Amino acid sequence: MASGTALIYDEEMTTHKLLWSDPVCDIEVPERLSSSYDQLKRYHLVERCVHVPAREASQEEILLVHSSEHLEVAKSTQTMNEEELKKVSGNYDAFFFHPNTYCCARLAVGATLELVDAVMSGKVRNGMALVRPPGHHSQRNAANGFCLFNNVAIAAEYAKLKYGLQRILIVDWDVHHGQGTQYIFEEDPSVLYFSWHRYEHQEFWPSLKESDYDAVGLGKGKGFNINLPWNKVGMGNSDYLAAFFHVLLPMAFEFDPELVIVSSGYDSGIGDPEGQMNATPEVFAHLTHFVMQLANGKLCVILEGGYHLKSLSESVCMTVRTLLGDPVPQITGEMAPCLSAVESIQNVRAAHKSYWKWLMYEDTSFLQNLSTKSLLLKKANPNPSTEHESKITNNDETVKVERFLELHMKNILFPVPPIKTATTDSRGSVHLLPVPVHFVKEIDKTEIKALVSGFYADIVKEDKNLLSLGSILAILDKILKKEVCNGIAESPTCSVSVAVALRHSVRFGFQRVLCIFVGDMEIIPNTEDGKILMIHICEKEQSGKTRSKHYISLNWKEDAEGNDFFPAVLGFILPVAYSYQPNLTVIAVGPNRSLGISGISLLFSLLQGLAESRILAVIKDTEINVMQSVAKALVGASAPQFGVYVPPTQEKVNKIKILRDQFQQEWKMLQCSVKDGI
Ligand SMILES: NCCCNCCCCCS
Ligand SMILES: [Zn+2]
Repeated sequence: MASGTALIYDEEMTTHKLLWSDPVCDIEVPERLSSSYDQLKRYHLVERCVHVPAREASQEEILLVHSSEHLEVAKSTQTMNEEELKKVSGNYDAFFFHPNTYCCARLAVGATLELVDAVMSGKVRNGMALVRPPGHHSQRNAANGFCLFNNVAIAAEYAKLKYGLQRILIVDWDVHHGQGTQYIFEEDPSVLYFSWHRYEHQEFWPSLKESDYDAVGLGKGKGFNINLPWNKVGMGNSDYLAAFFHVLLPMAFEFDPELVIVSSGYDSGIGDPEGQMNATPEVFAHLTHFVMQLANGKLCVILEGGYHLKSLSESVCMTVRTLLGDPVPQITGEMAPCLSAVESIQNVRAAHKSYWKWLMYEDTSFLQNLSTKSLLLKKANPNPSTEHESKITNNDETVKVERFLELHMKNILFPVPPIKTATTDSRGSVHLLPVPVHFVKEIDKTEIKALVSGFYADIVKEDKNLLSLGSILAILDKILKKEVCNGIAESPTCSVSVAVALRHSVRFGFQRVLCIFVGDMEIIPNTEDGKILMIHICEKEQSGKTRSKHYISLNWKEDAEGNDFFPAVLGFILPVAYSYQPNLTVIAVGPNRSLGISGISLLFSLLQGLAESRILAVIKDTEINVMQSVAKALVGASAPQFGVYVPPTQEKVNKIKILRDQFQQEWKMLQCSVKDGI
């Protein structure tokens, strides 16, 4: 399994610059690249990456997407004087030429293709290319929106041609609609294009009707173009995460791409003059973490926009450290998407209902009145204020955001723990891993006896648990002290071990511990004080215990052939977990588990985005195979195998819907549809 993260940067690409005054284009400055690279160096991230040099793309590579006329125009600008450059620039919407533009644009394409080669050849697992000019607005025959050649579109065509790929996912988290990329692939079912963008009911640039949620693709490409318009500014972390849980990720896992390319624009981040959004840099660590779980981790992140230098460079660093496998920083802000975001999410899900199996049972009865309602909403307040109170006002915003980010990043960043995974020196299963794990000495019997009789006597009845309790508490201590990021232990009686671990964690000051228990759970810990949130995944209802905000039983028996657990994880467990914001996650696999190994590894992989990736795994000692795959997921040895995607049955979709309706007022990240008659 490939490992390592490529970083591609060439300072030649800083020579393209605006030679005259133009208030529209003057934000696309060379310092965007140099300040991002400098910040990567400051965080010692450059030295941890594999350096891959850029190269100039050949003409035939550019012709994979662009017309020869377009190429000729670009080529001809190299020898122009300023007046001629200004004239030819005037033929396009928001583009400027410099004598070096053509060379820089060829480097931007070449860097992108070099990254695709490095990933597809297995030289690295993933990587990022810091390029300019950006690409996602440029079209077959036109430059547009600071873009000359469509770097990402050329990369997708190149990958199809050179590696015979048939399913490529492009995720465009830039705050502008990559209409260029949409036009290029809108009839192509082999390229799934997802873009969210500031739209404001078509008020915001490029103000196209075809940027709305109902542009789903054309001909054979229907269903493979996903537009999520933001109709208000001020969108934040919770809106972005909700869009991933309830739109992008279910599509992406069903599509099952062989390669993921991100049009990684950071003008969707706080402080950006174009986006006017509120999302903070750590959100890009979460977004990156999610797309890393696809395509066996084969991920190419290509820079697009981002015009607030401090916000841009912090967000670039959040992206690269996640690509390197570092723990994902705790997300900040209230975990509740705003009404406008939920409306857009609901609309795009409805628009795609007939193209996706996971949406087959989606309730679209709202369509009758909602469309009029959103028009009413628009008429009601023609200048819609931001849904969220905007943290930063407009004037001298750059300085304010810089100060805000200085403070914000200080309490976000943490020293990366030296070792990723701890385990006790148990049977050989964990030893076989290709990467080092940290073995902790078990707590000796006398010590554990004293501890148990002191605090856990009511839970621990027999001595046979003492040995496994010793190892669990030893690992837990390492995690609590942040000496390791996660740990894995086996136990003959998972319920006892988990109950002790949960009480121990709360005693040691973890205010919110998320516990996911798969299988039969004899002891149900007390969750009244909200310091523990228990999600119990079992085949049938546990007798006597009623559901509550902090005790949710999810009855799920995985389909024999493959993995039908995606809707439960993406549509329910993740939204609840992110709403709760735990500072420790405990995942236990007990007897009679009703999930297959692929469903379990899906849980472990996606839940690493929480609690700064702190996870304690407690696995039934007879489940050797589970132990092995969980250990791989925790050390990040390989992108997890999630098994064959099986679309959910109506019964299972309804199960999720009922749970969502029951808990979406408490756990607001579950919201993905506007309650009728709001
Ligand atoms: N009124 C014209 C505004 C044009 N704005 C272009 C923004 C391009 C962003 C590339 S990511
Ligand atoms: Zn942009």
